[in-house]
Amino acid sequence: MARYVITGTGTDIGKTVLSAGLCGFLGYDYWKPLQTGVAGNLPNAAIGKAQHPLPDTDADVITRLAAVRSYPETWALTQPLSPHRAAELDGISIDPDRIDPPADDALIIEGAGGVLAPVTRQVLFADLFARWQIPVILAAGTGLGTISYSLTALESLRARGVPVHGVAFIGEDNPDNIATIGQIGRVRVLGRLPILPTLTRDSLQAAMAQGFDKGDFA
Ligand SMILES: Nc1ncnc2c1ncn2[C@@H]1O[C@H](COP(=O)(O)OP(=O)(O)OP(=O)(O)O)[C@@H](O)[C@H]1O
Ligand SMILES: C[C@H](N)[C@H](N)CCCCCC(=O)O
Ligand SMILES: [Mg+2]
Repeated sequence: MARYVITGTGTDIGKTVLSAGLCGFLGYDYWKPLQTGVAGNLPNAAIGKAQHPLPDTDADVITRLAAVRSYPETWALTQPLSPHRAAELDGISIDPDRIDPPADDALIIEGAGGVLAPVTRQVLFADLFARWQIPVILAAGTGLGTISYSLTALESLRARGVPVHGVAFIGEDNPDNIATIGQIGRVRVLGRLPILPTLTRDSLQAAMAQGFDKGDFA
């Protein structure tokens, strides 16, 4: 059992779907400390729930795609923006010291956005990961551009002394891009999750079993 942080080369790369896959594959719990883009810290009445059905949080997606336990977000902010800005617009002051991983030794922790997304204007996610010293899995694409995105993310993490467990790829097969990132990045290639035409618990777990090896995780 272990704890892993899932970060990415950017937002929308597939961290949540990968997290759901890993939680189901390994039987781990899930935590998204900072969620933006949902009706969060404002009372639902203030939002007018009837007019604005709440969009899914990442934890909602995890529940749908993996039958695992999710811990509550430390902050759930209304605007679909970078946490530092979403917090300002909600009149919330994020205290990075309050973002403390649960004492659960079978846990997937998802960041927000990419490696250097701001938690506040002074603290980036990579700084938080450095405080935690929990091994990080980088979610990366497989297409054109992913080599630089991935090597840049790895360099940002290593410059802060963040332990890197490996890279998990999301996208269509691209053997040379994947091998090149592993070689130049001196990083473990954990596997690849293709883009699934239908995203269900079963289709996700079938893809995880095909694309990953449990032996690469504690
Ligand atoms: N392997 C996949 N197969 C099919 N759809 C996928 C896959 N991975 C991601 N998606 C879709 O791509 C979109 C972005 O994925 P996801 O929400 O996991 O990104 P993210 O990196 O977690 O984003 P955020 O930075 O907002 O947390 C979603 O609509 C998701 O359903
Ligand atoms: C709203 C989005 N889906 C994510 N939750 C947060 C993305 C943060 C991006 C920060 C940046 O511009 O790099
Ligand atoms: Mg996500």
